[in-house]
Amino acid sequence: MNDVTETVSATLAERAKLALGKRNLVFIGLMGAGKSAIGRLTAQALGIPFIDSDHEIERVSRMTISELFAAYGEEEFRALEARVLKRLLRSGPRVVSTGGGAYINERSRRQIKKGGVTIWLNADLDVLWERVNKRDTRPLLKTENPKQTLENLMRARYPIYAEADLTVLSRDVKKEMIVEEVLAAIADRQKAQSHE
Ligand SMILES: Nc1ncnc2c1ncn2[C@@H]1O[C@H](COP(=O)(O)OP(=O)(O)OP(=O)(O)O)[C@@H](O)[C@H]1O
Ligand SMILES: O=C(O)C1=C[C@@H](O)[C@@H](O)[C@H](O)C1
Ligand SMILES: [Mg+2]
Repeated sequence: MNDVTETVSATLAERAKLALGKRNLVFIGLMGAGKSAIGRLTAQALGIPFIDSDHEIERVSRMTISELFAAYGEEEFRALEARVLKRLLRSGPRVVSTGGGAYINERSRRQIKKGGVTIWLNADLDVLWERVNKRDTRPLLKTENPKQTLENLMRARYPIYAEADLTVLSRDVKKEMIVEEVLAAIADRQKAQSHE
């Protein structure tokens, strides 16, 4: 793939960077929404560090997410996730992509809201399913009917993700286009706030 800085408007990226200031930009949303992929490209465009909380959890525990779920269960995983997020959000600006369930956990949600500007990558079931059914690394989808599980998670979680400061619709268009929409949402929010 091309370097995102060659394809995304530099002026837009500058405006978004200014609007963000020292705050973190935190991606939230369901598995497959593109938090890791779009988060990484957005950080590149903004010229600030990128961190993915799932990767950080795997690095510090020296276990995969699946191994952590199997060995300690979801509750322990959420506690570890909350501790890692607290540390990652301590200083900014950074782009932090969270695991799909982080914002659903009350403790993590509080930290995320305090720690930065939140952006929800909203996506419909078919888009998510197309993306997640290619890999079986997501423990919550190891069920008899994973598509139905995904739909149930959408129903339960979307009202909570909707509390995000910003929302962008993740769909099957070029990733750079989603990045542009993310940057525009950040820059326009600043504009809207300065007119309040
Ligand atoms: N706009 C897009 N077009 C095509 N593919 C995309 C797009 N956005 C993301 N993808 C792909 O979809 C897959 C899932 O994306 P990604 O891993 O970033 O999701 P995620 O939200 O981080 O999921 P998880 O919560 O499981 O970590 C990846 O293979 C990614 O490259
Ligand atoms: O949606 C979820 O609850 C999860 C999503 C992944 O990112 C991982 O954090 C883990 O598989 C749990
Ligand atoms: Mg991810």
